[in-house]
Amino acid sequence: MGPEAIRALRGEQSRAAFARQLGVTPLTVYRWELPQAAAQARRPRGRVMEALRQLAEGGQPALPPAPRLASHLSRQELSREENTRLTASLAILQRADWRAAENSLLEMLTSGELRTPGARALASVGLAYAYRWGYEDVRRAFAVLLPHLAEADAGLLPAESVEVHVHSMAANLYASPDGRIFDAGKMNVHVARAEALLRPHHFLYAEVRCQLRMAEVAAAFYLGAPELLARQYGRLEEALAEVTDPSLRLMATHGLAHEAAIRGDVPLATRRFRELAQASARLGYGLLEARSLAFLAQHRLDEACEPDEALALVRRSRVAFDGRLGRSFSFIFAARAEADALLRLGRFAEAETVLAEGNTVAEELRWTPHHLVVQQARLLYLTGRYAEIHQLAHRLTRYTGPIQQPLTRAYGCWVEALADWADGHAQRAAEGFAATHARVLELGGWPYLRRDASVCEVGARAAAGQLPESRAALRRARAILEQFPSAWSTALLHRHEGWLLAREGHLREAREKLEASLATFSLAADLPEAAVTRRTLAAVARAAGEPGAEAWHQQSEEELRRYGITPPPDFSAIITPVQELPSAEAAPRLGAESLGVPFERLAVRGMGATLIQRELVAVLEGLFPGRGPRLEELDSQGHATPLLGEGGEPASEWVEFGDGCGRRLRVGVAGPLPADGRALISALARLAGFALEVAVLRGFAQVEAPLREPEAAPDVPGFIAASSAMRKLKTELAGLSGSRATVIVTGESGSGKEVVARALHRLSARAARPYVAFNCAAVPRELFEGQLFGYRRGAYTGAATDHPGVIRTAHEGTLFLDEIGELPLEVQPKLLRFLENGEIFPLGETRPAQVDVRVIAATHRDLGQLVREGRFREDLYYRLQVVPVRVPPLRERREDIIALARHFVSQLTPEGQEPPQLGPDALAALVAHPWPGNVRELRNVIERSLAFGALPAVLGADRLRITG
Ligand SMILES: Nc1ncnc2c1ncn2[C@@H]1O[C@H](COP(=O)(O)OP(=O)(O)OP(=O)(O)O)[C@@H](O)[C@H]1O
Repeated sequence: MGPEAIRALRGEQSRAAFARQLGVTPLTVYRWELPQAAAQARRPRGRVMEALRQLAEGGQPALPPAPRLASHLSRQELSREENTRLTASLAILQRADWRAAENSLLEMLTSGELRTPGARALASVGLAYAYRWGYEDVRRAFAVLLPHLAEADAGLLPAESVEVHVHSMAANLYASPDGRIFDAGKMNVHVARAEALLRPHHFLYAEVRCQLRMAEVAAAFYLGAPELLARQYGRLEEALAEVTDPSLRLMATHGLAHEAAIRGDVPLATRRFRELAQASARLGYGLLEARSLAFLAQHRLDEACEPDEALALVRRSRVAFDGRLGRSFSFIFAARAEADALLRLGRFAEAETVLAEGNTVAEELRWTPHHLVVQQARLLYLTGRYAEIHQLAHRLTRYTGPIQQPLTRAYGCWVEALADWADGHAQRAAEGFAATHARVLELGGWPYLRRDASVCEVGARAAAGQLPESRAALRRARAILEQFPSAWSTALLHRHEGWLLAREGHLREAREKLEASLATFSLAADLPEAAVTRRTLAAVARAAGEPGAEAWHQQSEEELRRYGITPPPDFSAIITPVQELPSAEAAPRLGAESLGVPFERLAVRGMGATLIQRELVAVLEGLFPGRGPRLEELDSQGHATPLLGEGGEPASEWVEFGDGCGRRLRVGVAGPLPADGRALISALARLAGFALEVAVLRGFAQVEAPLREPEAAPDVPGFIAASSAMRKLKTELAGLSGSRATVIVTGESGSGKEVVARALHRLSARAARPYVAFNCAAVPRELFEGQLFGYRRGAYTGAATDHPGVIRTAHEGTLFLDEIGELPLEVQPKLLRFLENGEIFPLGETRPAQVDVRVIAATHRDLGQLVREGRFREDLYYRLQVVPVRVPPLRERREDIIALARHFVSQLTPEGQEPPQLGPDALAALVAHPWPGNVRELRNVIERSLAFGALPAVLGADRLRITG
């Protein structure tokens, strides 16, 4: 656009007014109007040119209100070489090869080869992108981008080709999961500015648009605005359809997977996270794989998977990201799933540690505390720390951070109600749960809290004696559960409903509900909740005056204490039976408690629906041999389709049951049956129904390969693993074989940490490369660095020859750092640097050396304690905790004792002699001993017993001479 055209456009307006309209200075307008030959003359370009065109067409220039501090400086476009170099880095970013992209961009920035401000800004945007999306390091990303935001404001950057990216990145950083940076207002401003610059012909048009939608989705989520979120999801989906960049596609799809989760569609969310984990693994996108696995673990728990499966997923999640989940927001979600699984296994102390770590990260990020609150409240409730539940509620209701504040406060209300319930104030609790429900309704969305609050309300109302209100709450809870199914919450509802029925005096029905609850908790391997439910069953039996119920009740309380659970408030004193309990003949007690083996067989965890059906028929065949049990499915008209079992006599006794998910089935057996036969079939059919319900909810209904670790690990010579704990450990080690992740092995002295490290090496892809062990306690402090990192001759007095150092010796193999707790403080940063980027600085050398080594560290000390005492660096501690492996003490895995003893006998018998047998008294003595010195002590005992005199054919207890 030439000077005349500009002057014509300006018309009667002053230059200042015209300039204001376009967001430039009057001086710029003056220069536009100079004849083209004049030295000071400038031509309008980019965004401003677009605005002028709009003015020429009679419209208003749609410019965002951007401050222009120095628009007299030119917006110099990128040179062709710069363009080529930056485009190459972009391709690396798209492949999600973050480390390579980071290296190449940093190199460009530091080498000075990028001469224009625009090129430097674009390289920084690339870096920020890698930090944000590759490592979830929002703060670093922000620091890198910030100077270029100022340049954008000053009008120093080419608008369409660079500024648009700066704004899009800024929008995504302001919409990031860091409460100190998150700012929805600023996010909106940058989205608007980017939109104003974005043109459909832009070379990354679809990608930038998708990134802007991602920022909006994230902001709506962090604000906790479900309706806005639903709208933004729709727009994101639309924008995603145009995108081809593979890593960006995955990021946006991750956002969409949350959409299903937030709506409460757990099966869909599970599927999406599973697919995402697989796709991210294929692309090598570690962070996203890790995040998807962490979320998958949580959703699988909601579907009542085995806690071990969830723990394995969390572990895989950490491995996938090489430990970088360390201080990021994804860590909080991994911690939630892990704590949840540990709680279900009754491992309270470990759950507490995990929750504490998660909370520290949340505080650092000013993240809402509510994501960990359900697990934390459960832990406090089960362990009887009721005063702390009140404190927790207080923390939630006082949360002032920007992330999901109203929802956080609603959680506070729920926790307060739980605290009231724990204190025995049932009515106050009921009101609290109802108030929570009402608040969540007001907020719109958030089905999980709605579900939890309404399920709890049923029990609280029943305990408060408000029976009609409890029934109403029950109807509400059922409706919510139908919409948002969860096997675990269903089990909890069954328990509360059991209370209600007991209070109404329907003791038999109450027991049925409680048994249903017990069956589901058992299937979900939730040991504490199963124990609590057993105690409720006993309490109901006692209140009904059943013979033997008192003893049963006591036993159930003892069981709770064994798990470290404080018996929760017992409201059974208020139960008055109005309905006779059935006599033994009419309906013998054939619940989960008394079915023994058949129950175990039907309740095998992880069994798919088809297998459960087959088991049911097989169990019946075992109980009633030759009676031709069969299974049929009934349609809505009552027509039967045979499923399993045929031939033989026609069945005479049929029992109908449902699978909890709308299907009706029936099992039949040919008569005549023994007196309790029919009751037995009914009880089994009911259990099969629960098992099917859980299988369906778990998503095992269809044949599918669940994400599990391989069942059996290959044998490692010399590594004895007879107990289930050690076999599991070996499987875990095999699962880590392809990974380079640092492993830390903990366990008491002599428990076999070094043996585990060796086994890990032999199972890994590095088995053919060196395995080097280095004991940190055995090297004098002053020689430490040289021994570890190597030195050049003359690097210090006494260094007579070059020394490669143990790290270099282990190149391409494994380095075992024993007694890592003894590592001198001054060496710790150097080891950390090596763990982070594989670089070492040998003493006396001027350049770093790159080494490829997998590190396995071991300690029998509490590293956390050393950190607190300032003797171990916290950053190194976290870097080492990537994959923690605990070797249990021998007393916790007695099945290993005999296998190990036999192994040592044959290993230590001198060559050419026949190894003696271990006599029965020797075996008994070995198994009874507590082994404070663990496997090493056992080995010594065997060695000593073989050392004296001629070898007997049978080694007796007297010869073993176990001391202590
Ligand atoms: N699972 C196992 N199979 C075979 N031998 C074992 C096993 N576990 C331990 N041992 C043997 O027990 C002894 C002690 O094991 P190891 O040195 O690995 O223990 P550690 O936990 O590393 O001890 P420390 O903490 O004192 O270093 C060794 O002789 C080792 O061979």
